[in-house]
Amino acid sequence: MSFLLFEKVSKVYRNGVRALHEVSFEIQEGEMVFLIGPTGAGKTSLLKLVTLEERPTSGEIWLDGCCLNHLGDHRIPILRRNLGIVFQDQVVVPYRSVYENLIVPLEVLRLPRKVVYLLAKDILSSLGLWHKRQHLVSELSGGERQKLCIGRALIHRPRIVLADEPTKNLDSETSRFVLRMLYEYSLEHRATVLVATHTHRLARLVPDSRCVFIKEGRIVGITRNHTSMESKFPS
Ligand SMILES: Nc1ncnc2c1ncn2[C@@H]1O[C@H](COP(=O)(O)OP(=O)(O)OP(=O)(O)O)[C@@H](O)[C@H]1O
Repeated sequence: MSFLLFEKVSKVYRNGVRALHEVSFEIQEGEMVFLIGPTGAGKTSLLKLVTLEERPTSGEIWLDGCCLNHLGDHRIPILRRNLGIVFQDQVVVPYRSVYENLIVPLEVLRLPRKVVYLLAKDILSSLGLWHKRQHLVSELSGGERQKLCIGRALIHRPRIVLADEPTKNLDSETSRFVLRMLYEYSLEHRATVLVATHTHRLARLVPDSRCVFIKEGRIVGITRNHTSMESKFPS
């Protein structure tokens, strides 16, 4: 059974803009999929339908056997606990520390402090940011800040990760690092990862991932990448 399923989904905004036209595709559990298209193609609109920031005008969206169309607003916070979200307009609080920003998704889970500490240590160490845990976010470079956003999206071990241009404005080394992090998270936790991006370039680095091409709100092609992680991400 598909983990995420779009069935003839259309989205027309109040101003009349038709962002998505009868979009249909499916993603299996544990799969990494790139949604590739130019500016205005409808990528962010599609991701926002999964987070329920927006609702479809027609069609159905199913996540893990649950039809999101019928999910009441009161259940949205529960849905979001299973989502890791890396969005373009991501809010980090500049005058709070790296550690404080990182653990925000854990606050609602009311985990013991020791568990929070260990989860934070694990992820900040993987990101190479443990030594900066006490630094204010305003003291980080753009790349470090983006790594923090990735860490914050993964710290609560979500089953699905949605990333909108996660490598935007990053150099190629940091871009590879970020993609590798998402890929390894997906492998380790059997998480489903959906990455929206303008370019096919980075998608080709990730083995066994799929590319869904979108243009003017329509799916125009789906391909699979056959690459070896070792050849593309030398450690
Ligand atoms: N809240 C909104 N209200 C009205 N129109 C919107 C809204 N959000 C997006 N749109 C329009 O929907 C279309 C698709 O936009 P969307 O942001 O989904 O594209 P995108 O592929 O993510 O673009 P980019 O790569 O530039 O982020 C565009 O024409 C955009 O202007």
